[in-house]
Amino acid sequence: MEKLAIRASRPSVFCSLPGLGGNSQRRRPPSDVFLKLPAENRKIVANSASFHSISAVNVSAQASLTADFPALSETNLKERRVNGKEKAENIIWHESSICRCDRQQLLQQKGCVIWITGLSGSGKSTIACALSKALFERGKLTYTLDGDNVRHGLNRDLTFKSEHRTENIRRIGEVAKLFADVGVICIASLISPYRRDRDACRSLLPEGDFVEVFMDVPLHVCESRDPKGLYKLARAGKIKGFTGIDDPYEAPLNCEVLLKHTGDDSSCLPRQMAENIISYLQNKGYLEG
Ligand SMILES: Nc1ncnc2c1ncn2[C@@H]1O[C@H](COP(=O)(O)OS(=O)(=O)O)[C@@H](OP(=O)(O)O)[C@H]1O
Ligand SMILES: Nc1ncnc2c1ncn2[C@@H]1O[C@H](COP(=O)(O)OP(=O)(O)O)[C@@H](O)[C@H]1O
Repeated sequence: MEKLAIRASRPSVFCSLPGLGGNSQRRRPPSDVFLKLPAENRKIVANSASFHSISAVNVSAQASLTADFPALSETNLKERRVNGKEKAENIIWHESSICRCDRQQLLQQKGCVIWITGLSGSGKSTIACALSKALFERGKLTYTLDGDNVRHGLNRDLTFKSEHRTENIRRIGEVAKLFADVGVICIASLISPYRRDRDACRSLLPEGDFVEVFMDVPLHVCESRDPKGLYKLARAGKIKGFTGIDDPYEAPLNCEVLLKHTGDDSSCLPRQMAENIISYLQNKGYLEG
């Protein structure tokens, strides 16, 4: 058994080819793929012009190899895919010596996710800001993941078609979960128009740690606010697939906090709405260690 080092064009590739012999996965510097192969198979792989097609990056050009490597058969590859993409194997969870409860004790609060959903212009970012400020003043640590902002970085490869929105929400849900694990009160404010996607994020967290806040503001109110002029563009047909205009928004059925637009200025003040969320957190014990 020998090791083959082959340069791959993509960074951080961890190669895993079950059936090719032993533990074929090694952590290596980016752009190197290391394989342990039985000597008799080495030639086939080394001669393959599209080697990294079998290196967990791109499986489309590997058909000719499947005869030699049954582990790469179509059925097997299907089993190794998640959401149509190939899934890494042989990854093992490492426990940390400091646990979530230690961090929560340190911070004197409990990690959770405040998920603010609603139409564009419903006031998600405003309430997220008011909430983080009010909690900060009480000595509580928050971090806000705003849909618009995350789309400038982590999610800059995503558009607004439905499968991209789903991926946007999934990634933000996973990041929010990490923040909650740190012990931080993570405020995620994004339209997140599909119930199924929000429920999927809820299911990532322990019971109670996902607090869904619905900005229940009628479309005509959001449209009259239109701070970015996007509704106007959508009505003019210049933006396609705009939520509430020609793309769906599915309101929550059972959210933890409902912030309903009543038209009454005093109860609809962002600061007052933030206090409603804080009361909820206080009652549930999230503001103590
Ligand atoms: N087609 C379309 N539909 C809805 N919104 C659009 C669209 N194109 C751009 N924008 C702007 O992007 C912001 C929404 O991003 P999100 O990440 O929150 O959306 S989603 O959760 O993936 O649906 C949203 O920000 P907010 O107004 O703060 O909600 C818009 O400013
Ligand atoms: N509670 C509120 N009452 C009145 N206007 C509000 C309220 N919350 C937000 N706004 C205004 O509505 C507009 C959209 O708010 P924003 O927080 O950007 O919404 P979203 O993040 O949902 O798009 C802004 O001009 C903001 O000042």
